[in-house]
Amino acid sequence: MSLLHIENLSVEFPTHKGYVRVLDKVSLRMESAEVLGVVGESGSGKSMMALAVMGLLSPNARLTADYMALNNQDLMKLSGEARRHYVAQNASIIFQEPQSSLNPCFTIGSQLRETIKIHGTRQRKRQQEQAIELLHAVGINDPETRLRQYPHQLSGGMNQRVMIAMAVAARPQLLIADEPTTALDVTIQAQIIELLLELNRRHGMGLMLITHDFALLSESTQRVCVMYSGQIMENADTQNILQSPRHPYSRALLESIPHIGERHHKGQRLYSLKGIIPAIDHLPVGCRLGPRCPRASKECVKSPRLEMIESHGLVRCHFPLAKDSLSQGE
Ligand SMILES: Nc1ncnc2c1ncn2[C@@H]1O[C@H](COP(=O)(O)OP(=O)(O)OP(=O)(O)O)[C@@H](O)[C@H]1O
Repeated sequence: MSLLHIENLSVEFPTHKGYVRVLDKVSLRMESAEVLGVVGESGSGKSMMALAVMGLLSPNARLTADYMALNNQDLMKLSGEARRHYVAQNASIIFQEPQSSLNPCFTIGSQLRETIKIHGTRQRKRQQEQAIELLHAVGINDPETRLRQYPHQLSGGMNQRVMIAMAVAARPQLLIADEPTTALDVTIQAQIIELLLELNRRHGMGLMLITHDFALLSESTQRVCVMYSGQIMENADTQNILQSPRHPYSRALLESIPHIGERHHKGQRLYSLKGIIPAIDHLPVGCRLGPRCPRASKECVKSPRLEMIESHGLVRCHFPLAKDSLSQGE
C-alpha cells in the first residue's frame, strides 16, 4: 500500500488568455516512511503539486486527477470539510518562511497548544506538557521560556523548528517540506534537514523534500523526482540519478552543484543549459526542454512520454543519456 499515489494530476489557472496548465499529468507514488526528493528550477511546479495534495490551492485553480490517494483514501472522492479533515489527520506541510506561517500576535505556546488541541487532547495541562515535549524533540532548549515568547523573539532557524513541531504535533504519516531551509543560513539548514530525517527515522513518517538544490537531496533521500515546466522529467533512485542521470535536465541540475562538477576534466565545458525556464503560457511545442537542450533534434517537436529505462527509473526524453555519461564526460 502506497502512502501517496497520484495518477495524472493536473492543475490549471484562469488567465486572460484562458486556462494555463501549471501542472501537467503528474504521476508518482511514495511508500510509507520513504524520503522522496522533488527538485527543479523555480517555476517547475513543485509547490503546485504539494499544494494540490494538501488541498491548499487557491479557489480559482482547476484540479483534475485520475486518482490521488493518501493512505489508500482517494482524495478525489472526498470534498469540502471531509477532505480537509482527512488530509489534516494524515499529512502536514511546512513552508520556506516560518515567519509568514506563524501568527505574530500570539505566543509560540498558544499556537502550538492550539494545534495540539485540534489533533489530540483537550486538557490544557496535557497540551502544555505535549508542547514542551515537542519543542524538546525539535531541539529547542528551555522550551518553557520559548513557549511564552512571540515569533519575533526567536531566530529564523528556531521559528522553523517551531513550525516543524507544529507539523508533527498531528503525527502525520506524510510531511511535505517545501523549501524548508532556503531562508536559513547554511549551518542551520543542515540541522533542520537532519531534524526532519530523524523524525522520519523515529516515527516512520514519509517525507517529501521539495527543493531547487540537488545537493540537499544527495544524502537525505532514497528517490528523486526531477520536475521541469509542470512535468516530471525523471523519477529514479537518488543514487542512480546522482551517478548516472539519464535526462539532460537532471544532468544540468547536477552539474550546477560545484562539488559534483569537480569530476570534470580541466577545461571541459559544463553541460549547462542555455536560456531560462519558459513561461507557462508560452510553452514550446513538443518537449518542454527542447529549446534549451543540447541533445534536441527534430524528433523533439513531439512530446516525449515518461518511460521506464530498465534498472534506472522513469525518464521523459526521446534521447536519454547513456548510462555513465556523466563520469565519462560525454
Ligand atoms: N495563481 C496562479 N495563476 C497562474 N499561474 C500560477 C499561479 N500560481 C503559480 N503559477 C505558475 O505555476 C507555475 C509553477 O509554480 P510553482 O510555484 O509550483 O513552482 P515551483 O517549482 O514551486 O517554484 P519555486 O521554487 O519558485 O517555489 C509557475 O509558472 C507559476 O508562475
